[in-house]
Amino acid sequence: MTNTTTKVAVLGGGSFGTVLANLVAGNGISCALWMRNEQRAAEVMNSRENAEYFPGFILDKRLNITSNFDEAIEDAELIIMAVPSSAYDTVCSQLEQRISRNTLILSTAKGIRADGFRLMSEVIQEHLPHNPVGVLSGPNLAKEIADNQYTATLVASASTEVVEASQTALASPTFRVYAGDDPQGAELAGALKNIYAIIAGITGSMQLGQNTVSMLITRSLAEMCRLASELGAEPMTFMGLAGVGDLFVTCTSPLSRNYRVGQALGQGKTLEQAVAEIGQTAEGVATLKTVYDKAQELGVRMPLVDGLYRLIYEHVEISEIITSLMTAQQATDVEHKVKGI
Ligand SMILES: NC(=O)C1=CN([C@@H]2O[C@H](COP(=O)(O)OP(=O)(O)OC[C@H]3O[C@@H](n4cnc5c(N)ncnc54)[C@H](O)[C@@H]3O)[C@@H](O)[C@H]2O)C=CC1
Ligand SMILES: O=C(CO)COP(=O)(O)O
Repeated sequence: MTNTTTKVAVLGGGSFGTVLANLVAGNGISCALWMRNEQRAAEVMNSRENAEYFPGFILDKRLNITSNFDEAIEDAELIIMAVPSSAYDTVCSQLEQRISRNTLILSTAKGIRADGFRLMSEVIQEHLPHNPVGVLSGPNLAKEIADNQYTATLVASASTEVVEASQTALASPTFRVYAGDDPQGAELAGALKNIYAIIAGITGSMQLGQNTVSMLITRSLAEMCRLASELGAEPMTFMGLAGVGDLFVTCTSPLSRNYRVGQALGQGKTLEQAVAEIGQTAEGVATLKTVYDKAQELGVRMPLVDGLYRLIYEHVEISEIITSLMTAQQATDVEHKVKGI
């Protein structure tokens, strides 16, 4: 896609899809936002407001909102996937036989499919093996993007076409799009940080100090890097926007749904109550179990993941988990250090 870009389709009309589609339309590029619910799509199209997610946020008048899948993707040069990871198989299979091999795909979901530990780009490639794919990941709270807060993101892909098309479609004076070449690292970082955001929400509800928050973020980063480097990703990706950038924002902001799940857990609510209360996607809940199982399988040390797993699934007291995190045998050799940082 060049500056003569003709059309972009955004699939998924929740919080992230809505703000991304609005950015594209704001750049004067023809954009269709696909929502599966016909009545909702019509309401948003008529009112120019996605009131369920962003009451008062008026959408660009050029944005087309439709529940007609074929209409949305027709002639799109770039398709932006903005449904939760649990919906990727369904939506990708809808794209099969409907798009050309040249259509570029950008994945934005921050999850991992439990079956086979599949990253979202892998799910896309299974359904659409010939299409160039990229991933977008970074500190991107949708509400802040809607509010035009200065924001940066990373688009990582083996395809320069996908990177350039995404930059053309999304970059604006308030939204900066960096290029990366480690999609696996960017995707892993985006998915893993959600687990630590839940833990940060729990500690937030306990009103612990800034030393504690800082320790949590740093230890989280080390764990993420350990698993990712074991899986073949580049540890330095975790020093950038998709790693420490996104980890910081979701571990410190109640705008993060994963953080809010943690806050609710910290207030003594059950996981089911916490998820129901948020009412939106919190990928970290499913990712926790997927990552816990993978770490066990690979023998990767992830004490924070273990701790959250024990809290949620084995109902171990939080005080006991904190004690074990603070008093575990200290490594004195370099074996436990993360390669590359
Ligand atoms: N909201 C945010 O700030 C950010 C979200 N993300 C990621 O974006 C992905 C999407 O999340 P959000 O938009 O935030 O979630 P959301 O909960 O706000 O919206 C999800 C939307 O997807 C729709 N959906 C679910 N299953 C579907 C299906 N089978 N077919 C069509 N539509 C379906 C829902 O109806 C809903 O409108 C997640 O993986 C999230 O981690 C990434 C960066 C920022
Ligand atoms: O990924 C996000 C910000 O970068 C959004 O986080 P939540 O999914 O926890 O709201």
